[in-house]
Amino acid sequence: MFASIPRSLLCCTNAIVPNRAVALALAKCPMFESSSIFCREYHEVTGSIICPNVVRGIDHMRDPRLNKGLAFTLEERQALGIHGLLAATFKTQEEQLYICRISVDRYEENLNKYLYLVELQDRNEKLFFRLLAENVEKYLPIVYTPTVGLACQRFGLIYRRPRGLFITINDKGHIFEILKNWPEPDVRAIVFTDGERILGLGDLGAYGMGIPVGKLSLYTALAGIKPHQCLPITLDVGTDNQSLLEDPLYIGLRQKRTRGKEYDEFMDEFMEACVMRYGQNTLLQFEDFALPNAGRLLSKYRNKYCTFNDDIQGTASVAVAGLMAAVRVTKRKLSENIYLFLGAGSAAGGIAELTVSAMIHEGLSERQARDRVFMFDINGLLSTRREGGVPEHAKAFGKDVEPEKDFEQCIAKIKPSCLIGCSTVGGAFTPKVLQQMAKNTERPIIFALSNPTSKAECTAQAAYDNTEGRCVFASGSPFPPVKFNGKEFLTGQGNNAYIFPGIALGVIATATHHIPETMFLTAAKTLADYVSEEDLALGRIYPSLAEVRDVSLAIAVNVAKMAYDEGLASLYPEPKDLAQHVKNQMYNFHYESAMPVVWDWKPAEKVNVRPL
Ligand SMILES: NC(=O)C1=CN([C@@H]2O[C@H](COP(=O)(O)OP(=O)(O)OC[C@H]3O[C@@H](n4cnc5c(N)ncnc54)[C@H](OP(=O)(O)O)[C@@H]3O)[C@@H](O)[C@H]2O)C=CC1
Ligand SMILES: CC(=O)C(=O)O
Ligand SMILES: [Mg+2]
Repeated sequence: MFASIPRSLLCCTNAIVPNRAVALALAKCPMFESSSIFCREYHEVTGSIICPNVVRGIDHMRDPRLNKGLAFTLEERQALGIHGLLAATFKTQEEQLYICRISVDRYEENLNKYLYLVELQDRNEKLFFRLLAENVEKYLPIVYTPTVGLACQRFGLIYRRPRGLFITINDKGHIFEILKNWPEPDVRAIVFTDGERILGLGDLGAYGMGIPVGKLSLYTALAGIKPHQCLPITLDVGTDNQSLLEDPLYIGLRQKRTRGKEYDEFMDEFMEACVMRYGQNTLLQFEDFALPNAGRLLSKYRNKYCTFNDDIQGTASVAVAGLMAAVRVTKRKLSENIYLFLGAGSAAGGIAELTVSAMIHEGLSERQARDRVFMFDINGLLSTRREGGVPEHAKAFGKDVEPEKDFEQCIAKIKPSCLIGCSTVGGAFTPKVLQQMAKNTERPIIFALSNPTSKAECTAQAAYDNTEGRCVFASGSPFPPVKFNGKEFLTGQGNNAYIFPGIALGVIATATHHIPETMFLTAAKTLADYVSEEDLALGRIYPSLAEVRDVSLAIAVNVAKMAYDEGLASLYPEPKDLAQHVKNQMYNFHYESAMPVVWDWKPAEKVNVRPL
């Protein structure tokens, strides 16, 4: 019935419509979503849709979705009954952004900057997201790695206004009821963690909540997914971190982690409850689960739910994109590299598998591709001859070679051309390791992907200094520009933030019900195509973060195409112009009028909305 509903109408609090039938239909239409206002009535006399719970007075200003601060016009102030509650000045959103930038800059400590931004999000959502979206390079390191890691470590101290849901093991049997307590009915994406492997910082239990909150703020800032469609969740099953159990500030369950059958039942119930509450297409993103659960749960749920594990698949995609772009510098195809991973966990496993797929695309057999990938974990090279053998999760990359426990020796023996760090061990790429990489090949690829910065296997500067400036470098957390031989280089951030927002937008926009591995290869190719000659000349194999929103949109459109090509989308009929359709779904960072809107209603030709 409604092919196109004007944006102004979607966002207004009152709307003038032609008749009751239209009003009722609109009230049920999920596209007609005004901030936190859901319940609507048609007013016969005025012909308007009245939102009985329209927030007026001071409560309108206290709602971060609706608040505009000094940007409320005089008319709005009068209509909303907030005249006099604000200083006399009127400011534009641009003027407010300027003040925000100055305010953040005044703080010297990054944690204080983080707190300012959290407070801004709680006060004025549009201002927060526009600030972040328009200044990604500047604020990504605050709301995301590395500062978010520090925020998680201090979560007990900085915990003020809760955001998201905490579901504990004690809620087993009642998870659906807890989900019902979340006030938003139209959730499309849930990012959740059980806090056991927060970045490279280990088990932070309920303090890990900073991660799903941070990831979801990137859903909106980098891909325009509407904030009310995003739900961060911490699954609190206890913690095995003794210092947290003894921390008087700790906010989670003060007990050891539940494992085994009870944990699995809890996870099963959680996944089912999400779908029961929000629908089969709800995107469920696993984040920062520890190795014993990450891969196992992905295999268990990937064909049953619309789900992915960002640490495995998102990371794989961004790393493979980097490898694809690096081909233009090294002049070696992916299938011509020898890969050595430091760390053989979730991230390493994911990257290795997707790299194998990419090498198969280049013409290698699976065996030939796997033979080019070596891994080294805490017990040394993954050799089938080593004591204890190769761990089950990395069996596919075990090699029938002499065991080797010395990493530097290993590099000299295997002579990798590409070294990928996913070990959580800061500084593990020592000068000797890097120098050996420079001996192995003319243009060695060095990825120090562990987060946060303190866990990076080496700094960007160390990589350049120890390879005579010949390396192709990327890191999970950002590094300042490198100075080498009087020239300045900007190295790229090999972080899944380039991938997961775009994948999520494409999936949500098409109501895709499953996310196949090939989508991550598509995303990788899309990202690699965005890397310009200028980027490469500057030293980076990723586009600048200033472009990440364009990248997310391009990934979303390609993912959406793939969803239709492979029969994974459940939004029908397929939109004629997919790119425009995806754009239409995106959040508007700019303020919109709170005044009633008169809608010039025309009957539509087609139904094009998700059924309730
Ligand atoms: N840049 C990005 O976008 C992303 C970065 N990451 C980062 O990658 C890191 C790893 O994450 P993830 O794979 O999920 O973690 P896992 O815990 O799954 O894997 C860590 C791996 O490192 C190994 N390891 C630990 N200590 C050593 C050591 N001293 N020497 C060699 N290997 C060691 C572990 O071996 P063992 O199991 O035997 O202890 C394990 O194989 C984290 O720091 C995370 O922040 C993760 C996702 C995305
Ligand atoms: C980036 C990310 O997902 C991680 O470090 O875990
Ligand atoms: Mg992660």
